[in-house]
Amino acid sequence: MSQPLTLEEFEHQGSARMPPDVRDYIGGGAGREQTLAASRAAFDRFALRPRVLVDVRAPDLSVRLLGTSLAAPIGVAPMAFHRLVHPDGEQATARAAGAAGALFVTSIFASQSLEDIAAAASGPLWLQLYWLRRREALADLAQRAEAAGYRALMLTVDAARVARRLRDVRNSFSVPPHIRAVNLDAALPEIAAYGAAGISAIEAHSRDQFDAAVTWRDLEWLTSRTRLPLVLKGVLTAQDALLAAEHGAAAVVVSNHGGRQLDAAVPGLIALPEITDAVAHRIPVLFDGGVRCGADAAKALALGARIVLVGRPVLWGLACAGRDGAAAVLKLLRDELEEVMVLSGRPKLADFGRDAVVEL
Ligand SMILES: Cc1cc2nc3c(=O)[nH]c(=O)nc-3n(C[C@H](O)[C@H](O)[C@H](O)COP(=O)(O)O)c2cc1C
Ligand SMILES: CCCCC(=O)C(=O)O
Repeated sequence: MSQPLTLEEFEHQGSARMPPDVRDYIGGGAGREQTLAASRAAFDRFALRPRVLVDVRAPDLSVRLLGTSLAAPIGVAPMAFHRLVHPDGEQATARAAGAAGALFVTSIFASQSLEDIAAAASGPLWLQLYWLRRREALADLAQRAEAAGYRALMLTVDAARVARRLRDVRNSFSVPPHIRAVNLDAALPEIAAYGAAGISAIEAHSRDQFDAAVTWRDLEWLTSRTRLPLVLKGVLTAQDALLAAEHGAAAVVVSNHGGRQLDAAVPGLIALPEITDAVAHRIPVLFDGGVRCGADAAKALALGARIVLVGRPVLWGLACAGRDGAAAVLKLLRDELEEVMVLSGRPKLADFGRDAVVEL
């Protein structure tokens, strides 16, 4: 097979290596998958505005975020169970992120321990949390993350429970017993224990174990138990971004969870301008959802994102060739963004403001 030249080619090759139900779990979205499609299509609503006769010999992709330096404004979005696609799991992905100078966000549903991931990683790590009904488990995880050198916590706030994802319902999807959320082992029943014909075990598990009663007032309970900055992932309105800043969030991630939670929710790229207008002068705004090339990343940066996170493409690369495949995906995205910077006469990330794009 030839070396993939685009992230879509990685999708083609990586997905072909996955069992069909895993391919559906990773590739799919919630409900009628309207948000999944609309979030990709939103990138076509913007075009880049190149400047000319600028010295672009030394494009600078480096960025600082919550005290951490990154070689590129790119991160790996938190995703559950990397061992579903490769036995080397999160350790391989974290190594790949480090090689690319990208941030790695470990999911609370990682299939390797957060300490083992930290031992393998060569770059900065954050830990993502869902608010579990057994909230003491969150305080324990925060402590462990701090001790293992993680630099921030990312609380995902768009999932009072996991959405009804029709592909997973049709496949009666469950996580195979040998792949476990090892960081939660002592605290929660296995997802596999919820497996049954005609349902998604992940959805059923979340209905039982996620806390649907959590509100803004509860955030202090978590922030008072950790020294790490708290980032809120899954914000799609200016109102909530302002509330996040008021409640002490260190950053927000504009995200619709890759179209996997509220179907018909607004595409992140459309929500991004109102959110950056509201809070980017106070806290950094991150973006994820549907970034598939350097130009996509550039459009999100132009609309105010400090960095972009990528989800599925990293798992396609991991499925193709483990660490090297995931690293190749991140390098390709980084190199494409570098080319956009050179050819659009915007050699600094600060050159990507609203004037860098036009709405079609
Ligand atoms: C297989 C898979 C698992 C995911 N697991 C998590 C998770 O554990 N926690 C979380 O906050 N988001 C999770 N997400 C959402 C991603 O963090 C991210 O928001 C989304 O994938 C970005 O869109 P993209 O895949 O189009 O790049 C998951 C996404 C996928 C595809
Ligand atoms: C296993 C919990 C859900 C992971 C997730 O957030 C997703 O599949 O999108």
